[in-house]
Amino acid sequence: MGIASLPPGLEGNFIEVSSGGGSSWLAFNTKRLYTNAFIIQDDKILLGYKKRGFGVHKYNGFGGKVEQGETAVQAAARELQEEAGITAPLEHYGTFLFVTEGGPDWAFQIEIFRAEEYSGTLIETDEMRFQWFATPNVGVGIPETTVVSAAAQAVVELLPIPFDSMWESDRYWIPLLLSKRHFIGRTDFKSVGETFTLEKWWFGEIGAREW
Ligand SMILES: Nc1ncnc2c1[nH]c(=O)n2[C@H]1C[C@H](O)[C@@H](COP(=O)(O)OP(=O)(O)OP(=O)(O)O)O1
Repeated sequence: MGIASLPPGLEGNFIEVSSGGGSSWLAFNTKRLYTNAFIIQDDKILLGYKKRGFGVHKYNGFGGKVEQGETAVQAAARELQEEAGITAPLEHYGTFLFVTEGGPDWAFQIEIFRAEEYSGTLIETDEMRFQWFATPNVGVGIPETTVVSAAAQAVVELLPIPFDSMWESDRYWIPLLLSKRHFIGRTDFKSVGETFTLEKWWFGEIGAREW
């Protein structure tokens, strides 16, 4: 792996950490901004089970569209409050494009945030049911190595991150987020109704970009 030519829609100086899938990227017209925020503490991560809407029945971070007049971090904070009832000192760690065949002709540009602390009391909302999961000792880009540490199992008895019930590409970038590595990426999916299949992906970490 090394400095690589980036997929269309990405810019900067990044080192490839994971890629795969078919030979060509999907075309898209424009990008729309979304956010996704995670609370990560010691050996655990906070996820939400999506009860309705886009991505229903998947576990994910808390987030949604960036509304007009908002910055991405403001939108991330608002969505975290709306969907989980908490506030947190969010820090930006990644950006990836999500493009779908059979979906809109624009790309979701998803800005990823994390925080280690939060204020307030977690609540279940109409949209999300929160749940803590044990963070694994992961090898970046190698999902099979997701082994939960003995400490995490013994102390908190949490389930491991449910990658099989998340967006298929999450297993390639969540390990980067857990280990505080700034990243960028692109994921192209095929969609048929509410079923999404990962067709092609690329993730890289920071080479020489200011964050
Ligand atoms: N591929 C992939 N991986 C990880 N996360 C996501 C995707 N695709 C996605 O859309 N997402 C994330 C990005 C956002 O956090 C949500 C989608 O936002 P949505 O819930 O539709 O936006 P809201 O503004 O909350 O929607 P409404 O409440 O207005 O319906 O999924």
